[in-house]
Amino acid sequence: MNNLVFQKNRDLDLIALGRLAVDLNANEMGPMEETSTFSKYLGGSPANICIAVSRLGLKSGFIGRVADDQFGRFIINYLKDSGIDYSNVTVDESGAKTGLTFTEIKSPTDCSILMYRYNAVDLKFDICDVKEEYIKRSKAILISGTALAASPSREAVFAAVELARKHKTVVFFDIDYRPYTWKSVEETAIYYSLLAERCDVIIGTREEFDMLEMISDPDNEDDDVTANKWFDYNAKIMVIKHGKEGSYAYTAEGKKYTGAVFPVIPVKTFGAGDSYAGGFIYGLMQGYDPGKAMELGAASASIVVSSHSCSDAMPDINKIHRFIKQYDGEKSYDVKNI
Ligand SMILES: Nc1ncnc2c1ncn2[C@@H]1O[C@H](COP(=O)(O)OP(=O)(O)OP(=O)(O)O)[C@@H](O)[C@H]1O
Ligand SMILES: O=C(O)C[C@@H](O)[C@H](O)C(=O)CO
Repeated sequence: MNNLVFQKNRDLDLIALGRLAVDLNANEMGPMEETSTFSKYLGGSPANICIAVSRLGLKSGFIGRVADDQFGRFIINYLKDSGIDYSNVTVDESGAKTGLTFTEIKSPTDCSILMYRYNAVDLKFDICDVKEEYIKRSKAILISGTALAASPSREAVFAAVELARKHKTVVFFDIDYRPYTWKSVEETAIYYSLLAERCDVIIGTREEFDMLEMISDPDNEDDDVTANKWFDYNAKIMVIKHGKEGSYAYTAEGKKYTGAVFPVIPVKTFGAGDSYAGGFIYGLMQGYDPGKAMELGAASASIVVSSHSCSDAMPDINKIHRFIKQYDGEKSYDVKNI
């Protein structure tokens, strides 16, 4: 059990908002100056998470914009083929372009991403694209932080969150800090904090929370302090991720969970956060406690970092259970009152 209340009689489980993009992952290992071919996958952190929960069996939708070009059509077709409702994905006519993420795999543990986001179409979705009738159809919405980086996307996100709260739709906030999209870290901290105050579940790395708290509590690096700060607002569950060291989840009722980790030899390091979020959200929406949900997230992350792609590699629930079984069955996760 967990402390989230998902409304019944909703035909969608999760609506994700914001970035629909394209990943172009290098096929050769080494510096991108020397690689020559790339594999194309659906990309964009909220899109990856939406794919993840859909592949796990949740009914999902998306609010966002795509470019009126081949990449836009690729994205729409991918959502359609994945069974994701795309009725609220708008084809933008402004000439804005699909965000591209080129990924460099110098070694399995030394990877970096190069983002082309000039005039990115995902930041063009606006308040008119956010329909109250659509939001009220869903048990939860997912906000990915980069959507706060510029207007009109920024205002659209705040409008969606207000409509979600009005209809008791749970709000998940995956911080997903991507520096190249923002003017300054101070601006980021302000908008992320304003949003975090309104969300039910906040997921981020230690570094992302450090950035988020840089104005209000610049010296804090303590996870327990961070978690308790947001329970003073609307948060019910907080998750703080620490890479392959694992993660911690906290509940407003004072429980702290130490997440399982499934060590693997990675193909590439990125994609862990989106796959972890997908498994975690799925677990909470099944009614599991945060520890069990974290286990699904961690297993999903290990599977995805062992793969070349992010979206394509998102596992179904059977694959996750088979994977966990390799590690001598259910991983125990530590839980204690703090
Ligand atoms: N190399 C790894 N091996 C096994 N599990 C991992 C690895 N990296 C991450 N994980 C799992 O995935 C979770 C999320 O990863 P991380 O903390 O790196 O988030 P992130 O920085 O948002 O990910 P990303 O690199 O995709 O942006 C971790 O808490 C851990 O459970
Ligand atoms: O969020 C992005 O635009 C990049 C992702 O699509 C990419 O798969 C990644 O970096 C996941 O962590």
